[in-house]
Amino acid sequence: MALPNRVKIIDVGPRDGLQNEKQPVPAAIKVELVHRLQAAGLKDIEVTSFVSPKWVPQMGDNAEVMAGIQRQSGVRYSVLTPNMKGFEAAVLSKPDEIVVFGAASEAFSQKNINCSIAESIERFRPVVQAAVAQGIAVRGAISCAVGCPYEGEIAPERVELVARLMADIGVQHVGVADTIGVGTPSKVQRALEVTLKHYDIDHVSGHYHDTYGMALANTLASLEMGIWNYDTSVAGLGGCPYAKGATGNVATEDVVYMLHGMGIETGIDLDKLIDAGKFISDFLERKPHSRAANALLTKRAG
Ligand SMILES: CC(C)(COP(=O)([O-])OP(=O)([O-])OC[C@H]1O[C@@H](n2cnc3c(N)ncnc32)[C@H](O)[C@@H]1OP(=O)([O-])[O-])[C@@H](O)C(=O)NCCC(=O)NCCSC(=O)C[C@@](C)(O)CC(=O)[O-]
Repeated sequence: MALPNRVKIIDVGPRDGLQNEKQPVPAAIKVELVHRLQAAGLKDIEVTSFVSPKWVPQMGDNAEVMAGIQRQSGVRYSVLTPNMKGFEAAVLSKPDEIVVFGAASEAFSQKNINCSIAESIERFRPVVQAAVAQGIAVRGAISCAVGCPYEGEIAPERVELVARLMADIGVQHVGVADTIGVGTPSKVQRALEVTLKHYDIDHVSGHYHDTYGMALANTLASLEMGIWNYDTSVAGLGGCPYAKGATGNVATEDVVYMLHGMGIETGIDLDKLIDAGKFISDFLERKPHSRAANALLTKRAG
């Protein structure tokens, strides 16, 4: 299949990236990060999650962060909503899109959202209905689509089941997530193939963590299948609180560098993106987890 000539990137750094940080990150810093991402040309930003602050304290300032953003027209701001309680709180912040997040692994579903896969679908059903009724877009995430920290390798049939269940309840778009970054290109392609039985190619995205350094290879393998939507995280921020040892998503800077080098449009200004990554990395007192950003920052410094 021909490679797509443009790619849509959702930067999940403010949510997926920061949710696992031990040190509290003030709402003002999160807002500034969102502002810098939109200034860099990001049109899709996953801002925060409306989950229990007892489970994920870092996201406890969700409403404050949403309220602090000076919204730009044409930018879609998304938030995670695991249940109706989260949806009802989120809707007050007027998100453009909500994300329900399930898993292809029973054990991960229990650890992450405290219910089975079947129960999670029943929790999502009214959330999806309410969102659609209010004109809010609905995305779903299928965690552990390749491997699980508790169950090991995950069969593609498990991914297909969750994709089918999500399609049945009206989730409009799904992300195939390699939560712990164990995937290799052919395994990721198998997870995408089964998802594509239930969603068309415009409504499937890749969400790859880089724990084993495979995320760019997995992105390329997905591009070769025509997948043109990706979740990435500025400065490679992140990890999941319920996937110990997993690192962040593939760095947005690395993906943009690769895509632009291949002549694929993203609409993103790489220099401004690098500035956004440097901003949050400086706050966290570390270097960006992006090879491209560090190389270009070194070059800039002369
Ligand atoms: C899902 C729940 C809430 C279920 O948690 P639960 O304990 O089963 O919920 P419950 O309905 O039994 O309620 C228990 C308490 O939580 C409260 N509660 C209930 N719901 C909410 C809510 N929405 N917001 C705020 N509070 C809530 C509720 O009000 C009650 O409060 P209490 O009476 O004890 O004071 C919990 O398990 C949770 O918050 N888990 C955190 C999940 C999470 O954020 N994980 C990380 C994001 S997923 C991810 O990173 C993966 C992804 C998407 O990036 C893709 C990938 O890479 O895999």
